[in-house]
Amino acid sequence: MAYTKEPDQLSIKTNVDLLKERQTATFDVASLTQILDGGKAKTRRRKQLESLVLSDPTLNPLDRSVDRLELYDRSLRKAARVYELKVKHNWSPEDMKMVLRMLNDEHALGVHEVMFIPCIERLGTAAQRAKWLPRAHTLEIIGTYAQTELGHGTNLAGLETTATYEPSSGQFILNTPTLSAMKWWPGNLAKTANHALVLAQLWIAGKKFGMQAFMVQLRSLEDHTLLPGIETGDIGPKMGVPYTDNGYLILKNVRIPRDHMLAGFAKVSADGQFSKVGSDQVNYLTMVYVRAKIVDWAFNGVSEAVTIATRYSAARRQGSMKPGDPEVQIMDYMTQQYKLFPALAAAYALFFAKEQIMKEYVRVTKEIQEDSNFKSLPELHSQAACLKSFSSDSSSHLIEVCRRACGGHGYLISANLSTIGVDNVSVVTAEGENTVMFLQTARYLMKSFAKSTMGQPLPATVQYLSRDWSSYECPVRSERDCLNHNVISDIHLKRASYLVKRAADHLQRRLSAGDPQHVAWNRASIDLVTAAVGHAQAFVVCNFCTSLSQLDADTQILEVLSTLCSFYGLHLIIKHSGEFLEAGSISGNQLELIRRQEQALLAVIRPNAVALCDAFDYHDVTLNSALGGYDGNVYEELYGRAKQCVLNKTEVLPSYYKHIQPLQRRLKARL
Ligand SMILES: CCCCCCCCCCCCCCCCCCCCCCCC(=O)SCCNC(=O)CCNC(=O)[C@H](O)C(C)(C)COP(=O)(O)OP(=O)(O)OC[C@H]1O[C@@H](n2cnc3c(N)ncnc32)[C@H](O)[C@@H]1OP(=O)(O)O
Ligand SMILES: Cc1cc2nc3c(=O)[nH]c(=O)nc-3n(C[C@H](O)[C@H](O)[C@H](O)COP(=O)(O)OP(=O)(O)OC[C@H]3O[C@@H](n4cnc5c(N)ncnc54)[C@H](O)[C@@H]3O)c2cc1C
Repeated sequence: MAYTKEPDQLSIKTNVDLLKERQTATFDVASLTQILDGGKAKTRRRKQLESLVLSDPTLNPLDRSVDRLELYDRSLRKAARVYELKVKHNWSPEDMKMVLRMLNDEHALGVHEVMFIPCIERLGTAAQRAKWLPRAHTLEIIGTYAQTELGHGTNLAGLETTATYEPSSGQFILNTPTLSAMKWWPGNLAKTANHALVLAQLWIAGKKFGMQAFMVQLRSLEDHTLLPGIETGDIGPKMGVPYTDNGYLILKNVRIPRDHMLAGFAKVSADGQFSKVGSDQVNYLTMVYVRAKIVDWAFNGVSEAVTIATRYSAARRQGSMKPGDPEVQIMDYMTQQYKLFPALAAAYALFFAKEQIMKEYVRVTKEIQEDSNFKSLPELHSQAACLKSFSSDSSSHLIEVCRRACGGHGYLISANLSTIGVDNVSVVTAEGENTVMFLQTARYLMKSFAKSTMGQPLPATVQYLSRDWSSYECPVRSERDCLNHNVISDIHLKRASYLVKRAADHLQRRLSAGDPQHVAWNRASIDLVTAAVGHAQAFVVCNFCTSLSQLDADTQILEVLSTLCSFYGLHLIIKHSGEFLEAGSISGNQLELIRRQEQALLAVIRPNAVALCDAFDYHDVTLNSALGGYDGNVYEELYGRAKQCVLNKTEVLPSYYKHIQPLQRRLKARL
């Protein structure tokens, strides 16, 4: 059907792809709008009001400014102080990690610390490391990692920024050829950094050699002004992380010397010959590192949120179970425990997951850097990708559950749950959007599955695909059996194995029907993502179990963590029960036993819930929450913080005299 409505928003510059989509509509949009409005007359009236209200400069909803300058200034002041203390006390990288964690909500120099420096460490030569790292550690050079562009973030092959080698001068010339090639998003780029690692397409003599990292000085080291050919700015306010100056960058014929291309794995000789060691993807090593770090940040986010919500749930009393009885702690409600304890268990599961992925990262980078052995890189990439995605998906969901568990007070900024939540949710997108990352893992799983069918050996994380699951029968016969870690692990592995096979079968069905590989991949991609999620969950659960079996701790601690681990594994089974049943991992009767045991464990966890949170040992200043303080004095804290609110500084605010009083007078005069 033709598009009979001509929306007022349509401008001659409307995107052509969007126009085309509108042309495929099969119904009259204006008629549907009238139905939604409640009739033609109401639509007309709404339109009249729209033209009156939305063009009024005072009422313009675009005016939602926050004081970015103040936030930026405050966090930079803190970052500068951290560096001062770092140098004064000679803090190690491990010390810095702890300090950044305790400062939590202020990462003014986060990208410098977490991406710029690690990128030089991983991709630079010994000479480049010696040249830049000492200066970076003392903040003489402050850097950003400038990869994402306005037009492309995920598809790195689509990046448009160019670095063209000129043999006559021995220089690279960097350019932003189009609007969409503008760097867009890099943290610290807008105002803080004086250097950038710019990820650009290398061109030599008219031939493209793929994405490489180039060290580009952006600002004068004397007065911080921008150098010729460089334009930067802030991309504007975001949902969270307001203290970071995520920026844009336009490069116009910026020249840098040949040794400013990070050359640990790829080189350009003076006469313009390109050579490389290992796979093209080795340039992605910094991303793998940050993805592993994100598992750690997800752990931070959930462990902080659950500490706040659990302490609050112990301190808060509301309602009674039986009329006339005293009010109960809200943690007595089973439904409340069912909000808190999955988050508590997930925090511990993610703790062991981040330990494992970081250990693997260190092992594999050592193999790469010391022996030029790239054998383990695909597995590491696959694991970092799915764990980054699973952990950040989980943390953003669970932090929100914790916030809601605190009722109305959870909505206050002073609870600090909203800030933890919005900051944390950034990492579902940053460093590789989660769906895209799950698809990367799925790619590895499909290859591994194919190898398993050919009887080839598989690396540790996918070895379960080689197991013969056809005769597997879940041994659960009683609620007690559900506590066994080997049983729980096998239930998860069997389901993961089924999901991988199901996705592989879907892919094969499409290919057999004549779809080209890329079409088949897209059509099977929902199943592929499901398989990667199942794989990630199985890994996290099995790793939790294995880590406990190797943990050097007393029996009381092992017992408590073991219960938590069983609960975590069972909870995931209940949440995704359809898949476990479909996989034949468990039967309907076994599902019921698992459900009973899962719920029974709430009472077992309950006596240790606060202590398990206390063990994270967050300082009250780090948690910065009126609800989550160690002493549980919630109401005093809420009232104290409210009193400090800027609106409460004056009994009658100037705004009253400015806006209300004169209006009252004007309205009265009209009567
Ligand atoms: C953000 C604020 C965070 C606040 C959090 C608060 C928590 C508080 C806690 C504590 C405090 C700590 C301090 C915090 C300070 C925070 C500041 C720093 C934050 C930085 C955040 C983010 C920065 C960024 O986002 S940088 C940009 C990241 N960009 C991406 O990730 C791009 C995503 N795209 C890709 O990776 C690729 O293009 C991809 C994988 C989608 C596709 O690759 P490609 O186009 O090459 O093609 P394919 O054909 O699909 O693959 C070819 C081949 O390569 C393999 N491969 C792909 N990637 C990799 C890799 N990385 N490593 C190894 N191998 C790889 C792939 O599997 C294929 O292999 P085959 O064998 O051919 O199958
Ligand atoms: C807080 C924050 C900080 C950041 N910091 C930096 C930084 O310091 N440096 C830097 O370079 N960048 C940074 N980024 C950018 C970030 O890396 C990208 O936003 C991210 O990689 C996602 O890319 P995109 O924005 O292009 O999303 P898109 O790729 O456009 O994603 C949009 C949607 O398309 C889907 N999609 C895209 N491709 C595929 C596919 N192949 N298959 C299926 N679905 C697909 C995605 O799943 C998603 O739903 C930051 C981003 C954020 C939010």
